[in-house]
Amino acid sequence: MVVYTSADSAGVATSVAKYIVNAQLNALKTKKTFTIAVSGGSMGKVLKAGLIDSPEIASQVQWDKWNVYLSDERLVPLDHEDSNYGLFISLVVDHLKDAKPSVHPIDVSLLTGENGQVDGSDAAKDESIAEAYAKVLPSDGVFDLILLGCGPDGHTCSLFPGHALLEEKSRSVASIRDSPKPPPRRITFTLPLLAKAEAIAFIAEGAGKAPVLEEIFNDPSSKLPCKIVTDLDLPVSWFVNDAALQGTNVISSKY
Ligand SMILES: O=C(O)[C@H](O)[C@@H](O)[C@H](O)[C@H](O)COP(=O)(O)O
Repeated sequence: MVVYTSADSAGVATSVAKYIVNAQLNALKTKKTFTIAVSGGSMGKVLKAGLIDSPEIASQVQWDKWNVYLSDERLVPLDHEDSNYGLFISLVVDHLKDAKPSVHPIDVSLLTGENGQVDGSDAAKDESIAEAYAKVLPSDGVFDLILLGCGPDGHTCSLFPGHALLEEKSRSVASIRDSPKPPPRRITFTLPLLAKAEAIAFIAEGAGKAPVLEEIFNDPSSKLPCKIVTDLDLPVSWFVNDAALQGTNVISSKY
């Protein structure tokens, strides 16, 4: 695990963008596409600032070779304000003038019921959306890069502290119907899928993240989802701003 810190949000966006471009160039040495997963929250804003707004970096991004997936998604229509797909399209893709990435949404034809959401009484329908998403992932399940956020409670993807989904051993994508953070019904990448990635990078900013980062980085006994993912046997990087490290004694470097 490596922690890269920057003074402010602009610095984090530049650092993570350089890291992503490097991962893209490495992947494209041996393959025709770059396979990446993104998350919701503030990530879209960071990606736009780093990969689109900086001309020097923007010129190196080969968007038409990107295959983009969502590491977790809310079970809502794609134009719903809670949709992570919708967020990525509006914050990133809509700002691209020329080449666009292939972005893979959930199969919304499987959404039924009021407001296009699945019938809350039918767990099998939620799981069928997860199964369908697993089928459109790269056939070997290997991502070149998975970008993750970190909730103040230590959740990542839609894997929440103490949740039974942390014990999942076989499914790549699973449904969750009791997310403690709304909306309750979602699908999420699981630990077995995350464990196959070539690399994982977390982005976490702000003083509100300092207590949870202190636990993740300094408490070997922590069972938080972000800590479990950080300890996976693959290159895991954290991109944070100085505020998020306040009060922690983490050794960090500049990317
Ligand atoms: O579905 C969710 O609950 C959010 O998308 C969530 O997983 C997010 O990634 C983290 O809470 C970090 O969010 P920030 O980066 O905005 O702090």
